[in-house]
Amino acid sequence: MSTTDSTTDLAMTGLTFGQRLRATTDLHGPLCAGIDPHRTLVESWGLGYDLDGLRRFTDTCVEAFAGQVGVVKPQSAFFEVFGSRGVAVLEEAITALREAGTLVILDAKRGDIGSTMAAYAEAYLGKDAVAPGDAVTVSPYLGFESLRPALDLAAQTGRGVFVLALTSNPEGRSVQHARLRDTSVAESMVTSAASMNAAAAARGELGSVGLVVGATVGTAVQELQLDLAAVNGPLLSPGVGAQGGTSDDLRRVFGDALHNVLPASSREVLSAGPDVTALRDRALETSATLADLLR
Ligand SMILES: O=C(O)c1cc(=O)[nH]c(=O)n1[C@@H]1O[C@H](COP(=O)(O)O)[C@@H](O)[C@H]1O
Repeated sequence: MSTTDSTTDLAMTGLTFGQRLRATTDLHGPLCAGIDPHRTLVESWGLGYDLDGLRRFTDTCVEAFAGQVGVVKPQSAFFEVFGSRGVAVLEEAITALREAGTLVILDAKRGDIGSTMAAYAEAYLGKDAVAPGDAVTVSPYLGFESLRPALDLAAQTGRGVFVLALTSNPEGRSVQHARLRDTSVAESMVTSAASMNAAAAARGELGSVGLVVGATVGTAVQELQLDLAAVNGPLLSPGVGAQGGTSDDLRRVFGDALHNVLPASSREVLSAGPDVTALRDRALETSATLADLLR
C-alpha cells in the first residue's frame, strides 16, 4: 500500500481528527504548508492576479503537496477575493488534497454568536458540507462558548477546530494578554481546550481541539504561565519563515509541548514555486527539518 493509500484509509475509518493528525504527521512530518495566493506571490510566479492565475497557482500547490505533505492549510481570504468562482477553486483544492490523503485545515477564522456559529459549523464541519476540510480555524473573541456549535459538530463528524490563543501578530497581545482577575485571556483558551480534550487525554490520544500559538510570540507562554502540554491537542504555530519565526523559536515557545506542535509556513514554502518539484522539495525539506526538531 502506498503512503497515499494509507492516509486516505485513515480519513475513512471513523477516527478522530486528533488520531488522524497524529498518524499523518508521524508519516509525513509535522509541516502544515499554507496555500496563500497573495497578489505578490501569484505575480512572482509569472501569473496574472486574476481567476485564471488563482486557479493555476492553486493547482500547482495541489500537485506539489497532495499525498506528499501531511497537512495543508489554504487561507480562505485569498480565494474569497475572487468571489464565488474563487471559492470554487478553494473547494476543488480541498477535495483534491483530501482525496490524496492530505489533511486540510481551512483557515477561515470564523467566530460569531452561537446561532450564527451553528451555520458556520454546518458550512465547514457538517456531514453535508460542500467541501469540508479536516479542521477549521475559529476565533473565540465572542467567548469560547460561542464556538460550541463548531466544537460539537466537529466531534460528531470526526473533524477538528483550531482556536486562536496567542496569535503571531504583535497586535494580538492587547487582547490575548489581558487578564480577567487572575487569568489571562490566552490562559482561559488553554483551560477550555484542555477540558474539551480531556476524554482523549484519558485514552492516551491527541485531542481534536487545537490552539493557535504563533512561533513569533517570544516569551509570552512563559510570562502568562501557559501549560500548553496540558492542552493535549494540536498546537498550530504559524509565523515560521516569512514572519521571522525559526526552529529555535519553536523550541523556546513550546518547551515540553513541542511534540504536539504543527508548524505552519506559507510564503517561505510558496516562494520556491512555480516549479512543482522545487515547491514540493521545499515543503519536504522543511518538514524533515522540523521533524528532527520536534522529535
Ligand atoms: O490561523 C492561522 O493560521 C494564523 C494565525 C496566526 O496567529 N497568524 C497567522 O499568520 N496565521 C495564518 O498563517 C498564515 C501565515 O502565512 P506566512 O506568514 O506567509 O507563513 C496566514 O495564512 C495567516 O493568516
